[in-house]
Amino acid sequence: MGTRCEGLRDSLSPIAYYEEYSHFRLDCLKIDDNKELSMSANEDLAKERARCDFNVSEITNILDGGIERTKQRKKIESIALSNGKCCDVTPEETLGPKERYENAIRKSCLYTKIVKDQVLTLTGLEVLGSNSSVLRRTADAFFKDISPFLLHLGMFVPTIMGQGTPEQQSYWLPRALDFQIIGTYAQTELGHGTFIRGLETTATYDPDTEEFVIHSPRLTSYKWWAGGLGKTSNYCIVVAQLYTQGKCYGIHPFIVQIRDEDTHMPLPGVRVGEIGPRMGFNTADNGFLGFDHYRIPRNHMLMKNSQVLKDGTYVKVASHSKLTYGTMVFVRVMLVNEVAFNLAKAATIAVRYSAVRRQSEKISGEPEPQIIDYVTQQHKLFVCIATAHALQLSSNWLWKTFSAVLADMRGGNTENLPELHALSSCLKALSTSDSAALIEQCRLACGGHGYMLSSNLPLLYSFVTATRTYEGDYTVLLLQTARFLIKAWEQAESGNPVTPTVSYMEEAVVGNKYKWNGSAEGIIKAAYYVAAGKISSSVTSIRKRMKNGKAFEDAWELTGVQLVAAAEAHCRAVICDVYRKETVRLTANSSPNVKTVMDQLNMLYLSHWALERTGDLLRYTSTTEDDIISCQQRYEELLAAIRPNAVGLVDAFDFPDEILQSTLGAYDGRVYERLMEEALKSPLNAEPVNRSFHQYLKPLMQGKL
Ligand SMILES: CCCCCCCCCCCCCCCCCCCCC/C=C/C(=O)SCCNC(=O)CCNC(=O)[C@H](O)C(C)(C)COP(=O)(O)OP(=O)(O)OC[C@H]1O[C@@H](n2cnc3c(N)ncnc32)[C@H](O)[C@@H]1OP(=O)(O)O
Ligand SMILES: Cc1cc2nc3c(=O)[nH]c(=O)nc-3n(C[C@H](O)[C@H](O)[C@H](O)COP(=O)(O)OP(=O)(O)OC[C@H]3O[C@@H](n4cnc5c(N)ncnc54)[C@H](O)[C@@H]3O)c2cc1C
Repeated sequence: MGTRCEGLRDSLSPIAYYEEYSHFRLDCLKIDDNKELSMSANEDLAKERARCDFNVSEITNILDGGIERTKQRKKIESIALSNGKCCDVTPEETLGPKERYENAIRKSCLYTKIVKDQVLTLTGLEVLGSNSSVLRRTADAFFKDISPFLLHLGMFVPTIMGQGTPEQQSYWLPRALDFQIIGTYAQTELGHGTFIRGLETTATYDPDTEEFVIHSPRLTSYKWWAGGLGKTSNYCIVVAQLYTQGKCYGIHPFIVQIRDEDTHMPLPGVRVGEIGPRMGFNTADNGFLGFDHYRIPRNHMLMKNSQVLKDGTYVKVASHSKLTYGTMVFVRVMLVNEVAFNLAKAATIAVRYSAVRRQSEKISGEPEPQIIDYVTQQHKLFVCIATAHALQLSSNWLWKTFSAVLADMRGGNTENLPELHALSSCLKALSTSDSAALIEQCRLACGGHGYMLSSNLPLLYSFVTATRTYEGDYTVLLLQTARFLIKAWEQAESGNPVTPTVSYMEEAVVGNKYKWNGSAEGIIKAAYYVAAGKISSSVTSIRKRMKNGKAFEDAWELTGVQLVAAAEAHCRAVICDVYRKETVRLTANSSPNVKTVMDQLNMLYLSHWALERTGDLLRYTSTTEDDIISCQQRYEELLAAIRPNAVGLVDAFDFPDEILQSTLGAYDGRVYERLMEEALKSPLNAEPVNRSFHQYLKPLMQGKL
């Protein structure tokens, strides 16, 4: 058997090698009768499920948005998962970079075909609307890392929809949706990501040929980062500074073909490639792109918001100057849902593992407890479940707000755009930051095994931590929200009406201190008073600095730390408020035990954040030390109350094992068996002796090196 293992790698391609190797790996390690690898489900998990006192599917339905939506999701999932070919023969993380990418393309094409042939016939174009989150979720059964097609569906198609004229849409969308062309969104450059007015790629209109000349004048103007750009896409949205009739009109989106549709070779004047290994996203071929006086037809400028006529005349169509930023707002809204989903996965893995894992002794000589019975473990994990609920419900609410503002804008009314921008910015910032931190908390809660890639927690973290940066960095987006808050505060001070999400300012500007009461509504009100206090302090600091001679911009910059904290506090209050109201609304007709456990989770979230911000409560409200002590006591009671239902709560997220892709989190709790099964798939286990022994170790050990 040893001989078979040793010669194999040299004679087969890497993928074929792994496929072949997976059939005899157990032989190689001489665990050929599989005796130790029990197939029976873990008993502790079975007991946890038996003691759960609420109807799990009721909560699943609430999170899905109703029983019909659960049925629809399950139907789509079962179509995709029953295909079977989604599974990797060998774990994708053990492949080299090239094979990993090729495997990701293989799986993306397979999934696309399933969606086109089987799901679209079921849902029609609904697949782009309410079912897109189901498709996104189901895609995780195919990819542990990211599909190279994510940017095509996540940004290329939405930009055409949001920024193209009806004629442009009817030309490009059918081709894009049918995957006849694949695109991405190339905005960020080597030199600029945040400050998009500073982008350097130029698009200069030439009326003689009715073309734009796209050019990258220097290294820092090279596009950098776009997902799927390096190898996959043949088209992309390029965001460039528009010049016509000798004048610069700022950044605009263009559809640019970068590769031949038949040979896939980069077109003359286009320089494109992949940017190299990254912390995550390693199957998404993030790329670079430069242009050398590259010509595209005039009508490849996306012209819904502004146009360049044949003679070069620039015409502004849109009623708001920031509508070209629309795709970013859309993706920020989508990301809240995206990270809620990933956090729910991490919580499922860590809670199930914590019910299976036993460690240490609470009382000497007694059986080792399940680690979920340690109150410190409950403290780490239950807030993750609660936050996944808070973000899921906030994301639904944000989506409704987004849709309403979009409908207004279709009728020419952009009045509510600043509030939507402020909300989507801070919710994107906080949801991504919280989720990344809590996914890491889940990993740490799983001890050493959480560090295994096969747990899926490291990959979840590396994916989600990037969401804090892309589509607008955390700090930068909170500063955008702060601009809106400071203006709203000034309006409230002068007695003018303010928009709904900042209406709390009208009461707070008077200067009263809020008296704490430990009810849910009381904690939410206190959170709004903390936000108001921080906004007020920021305003005072800016004014003081200006009084001392600073220009507004300098005073703003010097107050940046306070402004970010104020925007964070505002957003936290909004999430607490929305989470509470939505919980009450959605459980109005639920069974009593579902109502109770959803309320407990909600109270846990509110108490958690009150305790995290005791300094702020003591400073900005009339909360006393005794109030904090009773809040702490309530929090600990909630941990104990939620404990028996913890596994039921994560089961309610209803992730099939294929989507979780975790040795620690599978439904049956066969943690140790799965860890060993995955270990045996490691390429290093394909041969009893690695060739480096003969090449280096043996000579070293025998003093012959
Ligand atoms: C079928 C098989 C396939 C398998 C796959 C399955 C998939 C299933 C399909 C479903 C798809 C689901 C998708 C889900 C997830 C998608 C993930 C996509 C992955 C994305 C990867 C990353 C992409 C990117 O990162 S793209 C690049 C993003 N870049 C940024 O975000 C840059 C950040 N910078 C900015 O936004 C701006 O520059 C800013 C705001 C910081 C400053 O802009 P400015 O012009 O300098 O403005 P400023 O002077 O500061 O302000 C002026 C004024 O304007 C207001 N303002 C600013 N922005 C906006 C705005 N967007 N809207 C409205 N108003 C805005 C600002 O507030 C100021 O107002 P005033 O204060 O009133 O003056
Ligand atoms: C995994 C991944 C995928 C991506 N995919 C795409 C893609 O598909 N298409 C695309 O176009 N782009 C993409 N990006 C790029 C992404 O949008 C940018 O990286 C992001 O917008 C941040 O910009 P930056 O890198 O220039 O950071 P910088 O702006 O340089 O930020 C660096 C630091 O400076 C701080 N800072 C910057 N400006 C200010 C300010 N005004 N006030 C205070 N602090 C400030 C930030 O807070 C941060 O701490 C991707 C990035 C990643 C990581």
